[in-house]
Amino acid sequence: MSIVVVFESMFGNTRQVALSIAEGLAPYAPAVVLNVNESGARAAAEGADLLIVGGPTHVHGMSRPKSREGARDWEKDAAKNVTLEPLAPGIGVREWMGTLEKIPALCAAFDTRVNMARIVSGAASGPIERALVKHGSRNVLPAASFVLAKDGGLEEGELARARAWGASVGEAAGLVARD
Ligand SMILES: Cc1cc2nc3c(=O)[nH]c(=O)nc-3n(C[C@H](O)[C@H](O)[C@H](O)COP(=O)(O)O)c2cc1C
Repeated sequence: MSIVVVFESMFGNTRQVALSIAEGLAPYAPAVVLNVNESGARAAAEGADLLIVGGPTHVHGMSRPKSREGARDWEKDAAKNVTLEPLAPGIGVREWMGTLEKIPALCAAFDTRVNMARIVSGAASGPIERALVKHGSRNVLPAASFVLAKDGGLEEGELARARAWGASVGEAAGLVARD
């Protein structure tokens, strides 16, 4: 099975989660991990059997051009303690999913967000999942959120949870782990 993980990330947290998800999937099948702004992301996704898409939660949902501009301003604020990713801001998963001409049969969605009740924070993964399903894909597992600590990095244990979620996606897609 061909698996592609496409992520959007302003400050690197969602990138780290994407890489950990691929690590968790590795015993089941190798996964290609691509930033949404890499030129090969669309072709790779269109050729995959399973597409996993993740992004940061902005203003309770998927990012928009304005929220990504807002993220760029966070870098100027020393109190935020963030560094912009090399490919950010660029486009986000919202716009990118709209460019897909072919959708893989299977999908899963994830996001990063602040560590608050979901009703307060919102979560990008819900709308990501809905967009993929609307395009005709079938999600194999409920969407997952990975949360940030107060210092702006991921809470301890979230990358391990991302690896475990990656393995669960592999199993839910009907794959069997190799020894
Ligand atoms: C403009 C902006 C708006 C945000 N709005 C929300 C929000 O509504 N809910 C939330 O949980 N986090 C919000 N955040 C925090 C982001 O979710 C957080 O920066 C992101 O998960 C970090 O992932 P990244 O390092 O991959 O960009 C916001 C961040 C920015 C820059």
